[in-house]
Amino acid sequence: MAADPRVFKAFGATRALGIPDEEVKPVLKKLLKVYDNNWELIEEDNFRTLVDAYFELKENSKDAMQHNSRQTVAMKKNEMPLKISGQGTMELSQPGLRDSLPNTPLIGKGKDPISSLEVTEDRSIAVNSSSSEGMDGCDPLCNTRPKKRAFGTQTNGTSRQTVAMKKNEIPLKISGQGTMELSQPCLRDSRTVGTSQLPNTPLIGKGKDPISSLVVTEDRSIAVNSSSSEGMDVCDPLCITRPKKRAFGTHNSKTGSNCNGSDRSGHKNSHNLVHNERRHDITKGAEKVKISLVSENSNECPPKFNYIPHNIIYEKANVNISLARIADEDCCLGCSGDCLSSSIPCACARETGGEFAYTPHGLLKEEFLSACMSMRQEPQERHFVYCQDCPLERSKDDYMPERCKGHLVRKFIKECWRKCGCDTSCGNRIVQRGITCKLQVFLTPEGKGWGVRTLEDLPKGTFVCEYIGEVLTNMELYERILQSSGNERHTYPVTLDADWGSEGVLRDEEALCLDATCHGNVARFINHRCFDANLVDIPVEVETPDRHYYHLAFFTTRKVSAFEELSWDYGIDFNDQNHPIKAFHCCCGSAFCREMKQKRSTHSFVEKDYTKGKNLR
Ligand SMILES: C[S@@+](CC[C@H](N)C(=O)[O-])C[C@H]1O[C@@H](n2cnc3c(N)ncnc32)[C@H](O)[C@@H]1O
Repeated sequence: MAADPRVFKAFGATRALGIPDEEVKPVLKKLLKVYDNNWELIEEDNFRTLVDAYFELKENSKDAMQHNSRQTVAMKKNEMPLKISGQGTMELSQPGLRDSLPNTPLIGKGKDPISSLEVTEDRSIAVNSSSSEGMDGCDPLCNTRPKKRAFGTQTNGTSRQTVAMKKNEIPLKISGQGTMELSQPCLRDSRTVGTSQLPNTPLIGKGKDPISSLVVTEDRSIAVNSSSSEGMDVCDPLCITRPKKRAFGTHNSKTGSNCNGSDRSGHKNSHNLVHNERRHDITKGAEKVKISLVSENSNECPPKFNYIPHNIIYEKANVNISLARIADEDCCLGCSGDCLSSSIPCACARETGGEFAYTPHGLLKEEFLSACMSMRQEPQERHFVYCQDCPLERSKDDYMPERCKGHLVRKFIKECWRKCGCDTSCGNRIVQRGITCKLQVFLTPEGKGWGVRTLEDLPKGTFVCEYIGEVLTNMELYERILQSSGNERHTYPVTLDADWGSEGVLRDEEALCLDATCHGNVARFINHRCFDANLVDIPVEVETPDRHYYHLAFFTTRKVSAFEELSWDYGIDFNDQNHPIKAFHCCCGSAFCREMKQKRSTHSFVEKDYTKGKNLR
């Protein structure tokens, strides 16, 4: 590490604050490990992350020393076993950091103590005694963050120890059934050491825990119990407030949330490590790749949302996924291995004209991509279908719906799936394998709020990510919009209307859309570009041949260089004054920006045609 000039720079920054190099060194080492040697996150804002981490540990260690007399703590050299209420012993240690920071706090090593915590009726917290065995650790920098959290652990009355917790002492999300999810994995672990050392941090997320109400279905979608989103207070997974020492900025309605040195009630908190961890990976481990978030020269936090890697059914959407619905001719039962390597394309290629949409290198084929792009960019009148009874218009006015404005008929990719005989590594299974590109969420300088960029060069036709959100009926979406205060900046509905023309009248529960406002993936940060966007959205059939529900996947329209912002055309009609969601002022910077063009010309029927079939705002 010594030879790296960035280490000297780091020491320079911390020395300026009077911190000795030898105390910084282990913290830096640890951060580099946690951040997979990603210096960008550490260097950001004159090594703020490093300084925060250092002070965090210092502060926690002081607290721990002050209060450890309240616990029965057996001290060994470099190891601090913690005994709670006389029954089990939790082995606590902090490898690495203790060496140079002697007063660092006690953090659980071994099995995640949190997953075995329970909130009892009297709001005390119970620790399952079994949890102390084989714990596998969560250090203050979260490099051994637990893979899975047991949401809604059942109370086991016979084998638990109770640590009395004062009201409002630790951030908790409590579900209706007395289960809980602590929102700050690192800190909550350390806080099991001694409750009296906890600051008066308030409860985060009152009422129902939306997470505990999720139901994973057979397929990759997840159902949310209908009531769970109502009145929920989703614990903001990203906006963790900064430590008290630093008075950073205030609430920014455009980009998200309050990020000053206090929590929402003004109490002191020191969640910056969690903040950094979440910034390190907004997906919370839900994707195969980490997706970092940076805000150079700014202290903004992104809007509240819950990261989900797969779509979730909100309530009424009728998404019927069953093997029985997949006819034998709609899958490739007889295949094996990789369908792409077969000399005769299988049944799954039928949808794309008897040829697979993907190349053996996992890219979208040029011809297919071009066809999708031109249909999006220059749709002909023949590409539109008009419903007899349009669900979109019906949702606006059930009694006197207006005439259908038209829906663009789209080309679909069809991927092999579970009823197919091929391997999971088959080349015709790209979107369902999830994100593999290195992406980053960043604050755009042009005033578009947060955006997404690639950290690596992406060849033309690369699958980047899916647009993930709650699956709503259009009726539900419309009700949501009506019920919203109008101040929410971040609404992200996409209508799944790519196949609306192929059937008769669609029932309300079949006319679906995706809303990523509360639950979504990285795609919720991708900004709009009116012309020449480097991504195109393509419908993908995966688990159901019934195309009321499908996946919407983004592919690169050209080679995209590392650090370029990713964009797609939302299809906004900036001229549409009747749309329930007010259009934003477009800063896409394109020479063919439709908003600019619309301002210049009042005669914009061309643009109206252009935006048919797309209605995200
Ligand atoms: C899908 S979100 C994209 C992420 C968003 N920028 C954020 O900070 O969360 C859509 C919102 O981003 C903003 N946005 C997207 N594209 C924009 C553009 N070209 N110009 C201005 N604002 C844009 C608008 O506020 C819009 O409602």
